[in-house]
Amino acid sequence: MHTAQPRIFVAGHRGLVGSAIVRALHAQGLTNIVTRSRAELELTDQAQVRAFFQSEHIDQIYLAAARVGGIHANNTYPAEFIYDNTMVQANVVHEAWRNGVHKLLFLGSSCIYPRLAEQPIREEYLMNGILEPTNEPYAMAKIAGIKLCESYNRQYGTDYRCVMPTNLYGPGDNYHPQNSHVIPALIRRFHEAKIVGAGEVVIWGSGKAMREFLYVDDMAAASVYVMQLDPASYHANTDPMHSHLNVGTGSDTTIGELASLIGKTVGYDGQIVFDPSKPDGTPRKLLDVSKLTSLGWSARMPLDVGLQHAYRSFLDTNKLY
Ligand SMILES: NC(=O)C1=CN([C@@H]2O[C@H](COP(=O)(O)OP(=O)(O)OC[C@H]3O[C@@H](n4cnc5c(N)ncnc54)[C@H](OP(=O)(O)O)[C@@H]3O)[C@@H](O)[C@H]2O)C=CC1
Ligand SMILES: C[C@H]1O[C@H](OP(=O)(O)OP(=O)(O)OC[C@H]2O[C@@H](n3cnc4c(=O)[nH]c(N)nc43)[C@H](O)[C@@H]2O)[C@@H](O)[C@@H](O)C1=O
Repeated sequence: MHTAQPRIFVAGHRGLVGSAIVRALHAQGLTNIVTRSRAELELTDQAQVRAFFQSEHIDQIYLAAARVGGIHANNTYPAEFIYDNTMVQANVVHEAWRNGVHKLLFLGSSCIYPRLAEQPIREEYLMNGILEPTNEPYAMAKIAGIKLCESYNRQYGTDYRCVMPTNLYGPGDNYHPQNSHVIPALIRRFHEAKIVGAGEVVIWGSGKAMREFLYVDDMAAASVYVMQLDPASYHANTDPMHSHLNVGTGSDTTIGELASLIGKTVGYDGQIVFDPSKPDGTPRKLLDVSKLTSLGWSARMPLDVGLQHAYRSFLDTNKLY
């Protein structure tokens, strides 16, 4: 029964974050959830998005649909990353407003911040320096997404909220050998090396870059928490021109340390070597999560335990055991 439950559209429900958000909503007993695969609803197509919102009464939207990928994918397909993400967010935000959807949660990314921002990075550091070249187009789209939400809130009185996730991982990740993020890429590479008995595993870059990693079910919990905050609490802790909230663990690690931890998790005992011909990207992007902490939410999953869950999920999904 869906009596008195808000009708919730989870855009991108088959992805890493979208699928975790559906799990988190179900765990709360919220079952009045609307989903559409990309084949059913192409979000870059304004006419399809308009028809969807005109035919479906929606109360809340989690916008977890986007063109997403790691450093190589961002660096290789910049036009797709800026076009797809700009179109998806513009269509969903505009048609949500046109059809009276009052609440929306937009997922941005930690890569919106300047390449050499002071660490840890506070929300107000947005746009006070040049961006990381390897993912600038994607970052520009995400910054526009924040400004879309803020502008509709200021002009039309909507309650569109923005969260900026750090690097994410966990069940439902993308394991593409080239286009994925570092954790799924290395889980797959270490696993395959273990199976064939390879003597070494190559890690991209110097291994000195630092990253913060948040388990996706923590990200989903944070997304639901922020969406369900009463407006006074959310808007009291953000200002109309910096209305986004960082979401992370507050701690980071070098890629070299991460590689060793993934090798140990997978049970690989060969050599780890680094390929400095591959880009490191941003040297470091540790988020300051004090605003969200003060609002009552903190991450729970430790990286070592989260990696064990992620590896198990990889084995289950790929039926590799
Ligand atoms: N993963 C990470 O480390 C991080 C992710 N984020 C953000 O979190 C959000 C979710 O990312 P994540 O779950 O990792 O991404 P995924 O690639 O795992 O999932 C994205 C989902 O969006 C759908 N989608 C993409 N483009 C379209 C489109 N044009 N029309 C309809 N559906 C579309 C995909 O459908 P299909 O599978 O059919 O293509 C997929 O289900 C994104 O906004 C991303 O920018 C932010 C920081 C870090
Ligand atoms: C998540 C967030 O941030 C993303 O940028 P990123 O953090 O640089 O993404 P990444 O996970 O691909 O790389 C992290 C680090 O890891 C190193 N690295 C080593 N070996 C592999 C490897 O085999 N694959 C990958 N992908 N990286 C590797 C890699 O060289 C880099 O130093 C954006 O694309 C964007 O998606 C965004 O929103």
